[in-house]
Amino acid sequence: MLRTCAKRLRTLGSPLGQPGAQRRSFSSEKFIHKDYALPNPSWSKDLRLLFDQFMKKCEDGSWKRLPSYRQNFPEKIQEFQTLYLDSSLAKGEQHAQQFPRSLDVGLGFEYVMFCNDVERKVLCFLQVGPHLQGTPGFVHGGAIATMIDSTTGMCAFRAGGIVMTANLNINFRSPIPLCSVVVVDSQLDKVEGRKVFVSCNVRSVDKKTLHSEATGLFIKLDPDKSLKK
Ligand SMILES: CCCCCCCCCC(=O)SCCNC(=O)CCNC(=O)[C@H](O)C(C)(C)COP(=O)(O)OP(=O)(O)OC[C@H]1O[C@@H](n2cnc3c(N)ncnc32)[C@H](O)[C@@H]1OP(=O)(O)O
Repeated sequence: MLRTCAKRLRTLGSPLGQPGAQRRSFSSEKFIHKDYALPNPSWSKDLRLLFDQFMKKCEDGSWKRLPSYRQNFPEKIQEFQTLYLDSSLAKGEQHAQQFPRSLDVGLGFEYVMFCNDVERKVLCFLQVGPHLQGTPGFVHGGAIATMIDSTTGMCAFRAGGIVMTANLNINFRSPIPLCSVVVVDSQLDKVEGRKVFVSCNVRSVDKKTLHSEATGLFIKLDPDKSLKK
């Protein structure tokens, strides 16, 4: 599995394939808003098949593919700041990137999310790259938590608007092999006032292995309360 992973990355000319290769600078990417939730050469056959399968489901409008960017659009940052922050943008914030998209292509999180707003579900098809290792050969628990947080967070966002994670409870049932593809399946359970409850499981593509189960509590932000920086 790891050998296949390394081979695919060499074709991409990633730092793993070319030791000492330079990372791209922030400035070259600054205002380029590329959609990363689209196939690239690091995607395995499994990820590509799931992508194609769900793109077909999008044709009747029941499912939607969610685009995904490294950086927030400046107007979105401005809107968030105006509504929820009481201080000016911190230095360096113009270089901020979405954490799950911040690793080079193929090395970290390769994923695409699809939502079904009638069923109140968000699915994430995730390929876990070689830089997400925890126990040798397996994915780090924090990396799994990141994608559970992102997927359940997106599910809560679609129901409740701008939210923050207040509680995330994860049971790790079986380790995820590095470079494999898994399905993160999140479901909105209920909304009670500002509280949005979401549950989630992470399974292998063939659904035979349950890797993790989780529940999340998200709180809709209150524009009358500023977040402190
Ligand atoms: C495009 C979008 C895609 C989204 C994907 C991104 C996913 C990533 C999301 C994150 O990782 S966010 C980062 C991690 N989270 C944080 O840093 C949040 C830190 N916590 C806070 O800032 C505040 O605690 C929070 C905004 C969550 C809530 O503060 P508030 O002052 O707005 O709420 P408040 O304390 O008044 O509580 C509102 C209700 O929620 C309940 N509550 C709050 N925190 C709770 C908690 N931890 N457990 C249980 N209940 C909680 C609280 O009891 C109350 O219940 P009642 O209305 O019934 O009285």
